[in-house]
Amino acid sequence: MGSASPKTAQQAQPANIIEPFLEVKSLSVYYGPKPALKDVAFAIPKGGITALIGPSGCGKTSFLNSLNRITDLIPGCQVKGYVRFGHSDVYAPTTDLLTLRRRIGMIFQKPNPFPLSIVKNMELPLKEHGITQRRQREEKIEKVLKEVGLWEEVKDQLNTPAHSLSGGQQQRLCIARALALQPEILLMDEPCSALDPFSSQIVEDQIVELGRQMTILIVTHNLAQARRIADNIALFWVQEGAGRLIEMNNAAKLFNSPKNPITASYISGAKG
Ligand SMILES: Nc1ncnc2c1ncn2[C@@H]1O[C@H](COP(=O)(O)OP(=O)(O)OP(=O)(O)O)[C@@H](O)[C@H]1O
Repeated sequence: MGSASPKTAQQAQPANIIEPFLEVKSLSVYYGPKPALKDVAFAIPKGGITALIGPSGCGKTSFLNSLNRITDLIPGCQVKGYVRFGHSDVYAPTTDLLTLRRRIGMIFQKPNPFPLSIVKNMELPLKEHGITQRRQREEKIEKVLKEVGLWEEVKDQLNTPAHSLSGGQQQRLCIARALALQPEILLMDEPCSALDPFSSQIVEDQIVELGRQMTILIVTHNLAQARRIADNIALFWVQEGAGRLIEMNNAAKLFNSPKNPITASYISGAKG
């Protein structure tokens, strides 16, 4: 598929990063013997939004899941390579997974609130991470629900089931739940694709706002959305039977002057 050599992925990181906040080297993800993703080199600075794009099956979700070791939970899945964020070596044997997943939070395609009340959805992770004082939890819950623009909508119904909220409200609750743990990176796997256009726009605006304060990696199939929100873009593609990172650059540069012919075809809609 395509003419570019997989070796192009080795140069696929944005230029001018002196001290990457998140750095990935020689990353491969296997399901059984089959590689889903091979030899990914990737680096981003702290802050801003990086969109992961590419056709179905090119390894975007596998890449995202490998960053906070959600891949450990998938039977038969094996990750090889190096992932560092901040000063932490993600795959070091000493890595504490609860702490890792607090620092690298995750939002999934389908909103996944617990089958509990709105307030319990917020309280549970805070309790699990050691915030024992009720007053402290209440303050934190109000603060993050305000941050996602949900406080005014739910403050009088905090004890009602989270599943009674609309899809967009549920997704904002899940974002608030992740934010309550003060993650340094937020991984988002198509967070708007299961929402109606109105809710999708609200969540997208929220993501843009968050991208001003923290580091976000977002998988999106929506190129228009990637154009609107991303600072950096990483294009994945299947080559020689495995997903590869084909090109990565500042969003404007990637869209306006793609270096790889596959990128040019993909963003023009001719391929993928
Ligand atoms: N749990 C699994 N077991 C076996 N193979 C898997 C598993 N998860 C993903 N794969 C395979 O790995 C490859 C990459 O899948 P992945 O979901 O990472 O791609 P993707 O780019 O995110 O796709 P999509 O855009 O459709 O979500 C695919 O060939 C897929 O079938």
